[in-house]
Order: sequence, then structure tokens, then C-alpha cells
Amino acid sequence: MHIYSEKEIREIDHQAEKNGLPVFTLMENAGAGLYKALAGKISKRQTVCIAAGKGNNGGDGIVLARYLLINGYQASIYLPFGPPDESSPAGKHLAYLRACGYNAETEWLHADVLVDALLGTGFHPPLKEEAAGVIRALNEEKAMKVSIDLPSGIQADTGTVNEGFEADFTLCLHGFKPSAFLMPSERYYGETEVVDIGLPQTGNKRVWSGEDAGMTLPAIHSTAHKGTFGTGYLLAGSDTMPGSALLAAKGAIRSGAGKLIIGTSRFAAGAIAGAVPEATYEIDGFYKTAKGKLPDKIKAAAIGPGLEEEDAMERCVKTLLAEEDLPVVLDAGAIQKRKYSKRKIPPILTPHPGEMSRITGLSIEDIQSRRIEAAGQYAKEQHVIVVLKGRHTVMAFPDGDVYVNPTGNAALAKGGSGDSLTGIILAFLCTHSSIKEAVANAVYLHGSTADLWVESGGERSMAASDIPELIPAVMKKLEEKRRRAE
Ligand SMILES: NC(=O)C1=CN([C@@H]2O[C@H](COP(=O)(O)OP(=O)(O)OC[C@H]3O[C@@H](n4cnc5c(N)ncnc54)[C@H](OP(=O)(O)O)[C@@H]3O)[C@@H](O)[C@H]2O)[C@H](O)CC1
Ligand SMILES: [K+]
Repeated sequence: MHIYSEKEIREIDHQAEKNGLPVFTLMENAGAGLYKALAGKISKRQTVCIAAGKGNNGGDGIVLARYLLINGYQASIYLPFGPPDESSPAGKHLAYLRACGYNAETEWLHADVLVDALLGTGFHPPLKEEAAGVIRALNEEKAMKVSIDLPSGIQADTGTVNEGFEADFTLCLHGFKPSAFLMPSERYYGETEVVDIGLPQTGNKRVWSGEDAGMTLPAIHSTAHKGTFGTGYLLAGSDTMPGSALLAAKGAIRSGAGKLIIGTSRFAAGAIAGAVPEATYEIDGFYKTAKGKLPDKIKAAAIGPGLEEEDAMERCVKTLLAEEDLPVVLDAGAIQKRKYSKRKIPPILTPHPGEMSRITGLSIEDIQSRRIEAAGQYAKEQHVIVVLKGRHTVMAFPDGDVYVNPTGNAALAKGGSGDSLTGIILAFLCTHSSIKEAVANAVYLHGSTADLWVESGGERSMAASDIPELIPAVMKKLEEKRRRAE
């Protein structure tokens, strides 16, 4: 499931046209695909009204109407802004629809199903008052509401929205647009489904799906022992924040870390050892690492939960990053503005939007309005892996690949939730051979714990300490997906 910006879609269409596949044909494919997707959701007894604009989004709606009509559905077309230009692809499809003996109206018809084909990727804010009035009126209708490509009134990339069509579901053409993963525009989409229009998937931005997670989760063989997956080194927790080390450690252990060493203060070790008897402890590991000392034979390291930025932090991070082959997660206090040199295994940074703002100098609003782009740019410039947390965590890699996580909900917006994520990533770095898959699967698993929680509990009442407890059930589901993919 790929994600394309408005510019990329325009370029794809341009290339297709240049190579002999005109927009007129893509519109035909879109209409046919939309018909297939919609027919499965409605009955012939329901009336359908398609509100079509003057651009190509409207054209898709006109083709959909033809497929519905020739297959015996009760469909009508409403053209609130008048018909599209006769020479445009949409205008030609309207002419063909009329030649088939059907009509399009400029008057509004009430219907059971309302299809929004007013504006698509070609919409540029601010919304004209005439269009805002139409969208407002459509929103008031009591009908099943379906948007084509994206809800009208939403800017495809930034999600800027003033008046937007409130869809129950959106049939996205060729791929998602970034606004499907931004707040508040995501709410206008309702449920989403991607409709194939016959173009190859070319982009490097995509959703990391449950199927991806199932296919890439490593199998555990019956011959596995505690040393099979290597040792994770967690530098976390301080006298004032011992709980952070606990949450990260439990996340790591429940995610399959064979062996875990926790580098923490003597007080924090005493406070958490009873709750994490599986781990061994490196007392004052943080200061030892700052002096260049690391435990032997560690497979991956994570630093930051419950640690403050201080002088020793830079030396500590330097020691870890000097080990070219060591996957390193930098979280919380370890996320600071610094320059990274190219490394065999890129460091993994897990900022929330506030931390991302601190290290990039961009405002939080700017980051949040273009999360995919902001994370992608920093990952490329600094040769790092960015895990930009928040609703739909974005994972950006230095080679330009970007994955968006579909799992999770507001239950995760709690202190300590990120600590568990760091632990899960650490464990997955030990158990996966691909760094990308380790990061993507960890983020997917972390979000899934919250999805499982809301099946029986309220978002408000989930605590970060529930995350490790929910991991076994989520892991079981993932393992079933993996077995099915085998
Ligand atoms: N490869 C693909 O995915 C394909 C997708 N298709 C569909 O094409 C649209 C994009 O079509 P485009 O013609 O570029 O643009 P739209 O139809 O989305 O919008 C153009 C109309 O919108 C009006 N507009 C623009 N801004 C505003 C505004 N601020 N207020 C009101 N109206 C606005 C514009 O009117 P103007 O008077 O400004 O010209 C146009 O009427 C994509 O979303 C898919 O649905 C292709 O069909 C196939 C390939
Ligand atoms: K639309």
C-alpha cells in the first residue's frame, strides 16, 4: 500500500501519458475499479448520487456512474459547478455517458449513497465559497458517504482543511495520499481502501501492513537457546526515573530478547531488579560507557529512557556509535542536536514531534503538517533512521524508504509508552537480520498492543506498563500471520 504526494501523482500521470497510457484511460480504469469496490458495499435497491466536480476527480465519478448504470444500479450524477470542459478527459467521459443514453443533472437528488467526486488531488486551498457551500450541504445529508481518492476540501499532502466532506469511507486511487495519515484530515477519510488503476507501484513510501509484519517476523526454531539472538544492552533509568528502565526492559524481554544487560544507577537497579529478574545489571553503565567501556559481545544497544541530557551523554553516544557494526537506538535524553557521520548501520532515533523540532529547528506545526517529508529529509541528510512518533508513526531510512505505521491509537499517548517502544526495538534488533524490518515490526507491534487494549478497555485507562503485558497476545497474532505467509 503505497503513499504518493500530489506532485508524485502528477509525475506518474505525466509519464504514463508520455508512454501511451492517457489520463482518459486511467480514468476508465479508475471508474471500473471504483465500481468493483463500491458494488460490494451497496445493493441495487439503494439510490446512489454522484456529486462530480469539473476536474479529473469528477471524471472518475462520471465513469463510476456509467458502470453502476449499465449494471442496473439506480445512479444519478449531480454537477454542482456545471459540466466539465468538453475537451477534457472528464468532458469526453460525460459525452460518452450521454451517448449511452444516461443523463447528468445540475439539480440535487437525495439518495441513500452519496459519492463525493468534487475535488481530488487538484484542490488547492483556500476553498472557494461556492464549493464550501456544496460540501456543507452534502455533509448534512443522511446517506452513506463515499469519497473518491480523498475527501473534497482536503489538501492531499498537508491535510489542510477548512470545510471537508465527511466520508464514511474513501476509495483511494493507486495509493494513499499523505493526508490520510495526518490529523485532523484523517478523520474525514473514514475507512480507506486502495483501488488499483493499472499503474505500477513505483514509490518508496508505503504503509507497513500486518501482512508485511507477518511475512518478516523471524521464525523461532526449536533449537533456539538464550544465546541464539545475542545480547541487548539497555542504558536507561536514573535515581529519579528508574521506571523508564523498567518499562524498556519489560518491552525488550516480552519481545523476545534472549539476554538483556541493563546499564543503570545502583538505586534504579535495586528498584527494578525484582520486577526484571531476567536481566543482568551493569551498575553505572552510563558512566562506564562514557569512558569508552562496553560489555563484551553485545548485539544491539539502546540508550535514553529515563536519562537526562548531560555532559557524559555525548561521550556515551560517541562510544556506542564508534562500534560500526552495533545497531544503536537513541531515545529521549540521547536525542540531541548533533551531526552524524555515515555509519555502516545507521543510528535509530525515536523522537516525538517536540524532540524532532528540537533537533531539526523546524516548528512542531511544520513537522506535523508534513511528517513523512520531514522525517524523510532528516533521515537522508543525517544518515540516520528516524522513528517519528505520534499518530501513525513514520519510519524514515537514509536510502529514502519511508514506512507509515497503521497501528495504534490515543491510548499510547502516555508517559512511558516510548520507553517500552525502545525496549521492543532493542529486542527486535537482536532477533531480526534486517534493521529496517526490526524497526518496522517493533513499531507495528507496539501500536498493536493499544489496538488490542481498546477491544476491551477505554483509551484513557491504558498505562504504559500495560504495553509489555499485552505483547504476548499481539505476538501470537503476528506469529499466526507469519505461519500463514509461509
Ligand atoms: N494517477 C491517478 O491517481 C489518477 C487520478 N485521477 C483523478 O484525478 C484527480 C486529480 O484531478 P485534477 O483534474 O488534477 O484535479 P481535481 O479534479 O482534484 O480538482 C480540479 C478541480 O478542482 C477545482 N479547485 C481547485 N482548487 C479549488 C478551490 N480552492 N476551491 C474550489 N475549487 C477548486 C478546480 O477548479 P478551478 O476553477 O480552480 O480550475 C477544478 O475544477 C485525482 O484526485 C483522481 O481522482 C485521474 O482520473 C486518473 C489518474
Ligand atoms: K473527492
